[in-house]
Amino acid sequence: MFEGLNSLVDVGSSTGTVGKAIANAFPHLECTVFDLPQTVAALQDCGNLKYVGGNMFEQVPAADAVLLKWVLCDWNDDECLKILKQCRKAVSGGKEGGKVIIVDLVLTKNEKSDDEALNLIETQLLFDLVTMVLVGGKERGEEEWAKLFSALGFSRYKIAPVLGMRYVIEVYP
Ligand SMILES: C[S@@+](CC[C@H](N)C(=O)[O-])C[C@H]1O[C@@H](n2cnc3c(N)ncnc32)[C@H](O)[C@@H]1O
Repeated sequence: MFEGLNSLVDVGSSTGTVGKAIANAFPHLECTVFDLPQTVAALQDCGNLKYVGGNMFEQVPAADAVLLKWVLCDWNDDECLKILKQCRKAVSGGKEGGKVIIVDLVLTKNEKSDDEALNLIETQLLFDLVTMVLVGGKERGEEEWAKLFSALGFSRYKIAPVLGMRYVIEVYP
């Protein structure tokens, strides 16, 4: 997933636990932890890791790739379009064309009816409800993700399950 990349911005990274792990694992990668100014103000740059404060609705620092982990589920579709628009801009500068990497839940289609499948769907729907009530966001199925990407003119996406309900979606400008 990080092959061929020279730089990555972890948007909405909080204090950068994931950004730090990626920077350590890939020393050639220039990693930026990007969050609200008050979240990163006291944090010190270190080696290939730097902290940048800002508003993802207004601008995201340019890089080969942008990571959005557990961020978009907190926002409604209009807000996600604004965030993804800035992310698309941020990765569109390079020659090779970058990508946006989303780690989030993808609602499973109700195709099987065994206990395991039903438990998974029930858990996902519970997450959806909690997200809606607590932060006004939502969980999305593949069609809903695809609609957001095509509304912004992204050319294609790849989607893969990684761990339980977590998926990685790689989206290309
Ligand atoms: C649910 S947390 C995700 C944290 C991290 N990505 C993770 O996987 O643990 C969402 C993060 O988005 C940040 N955030 C909220 N609004 C933002 C904005 N307008 N610009 C940049 N970051 C923002 C919050 O400060 C918070 O750290």
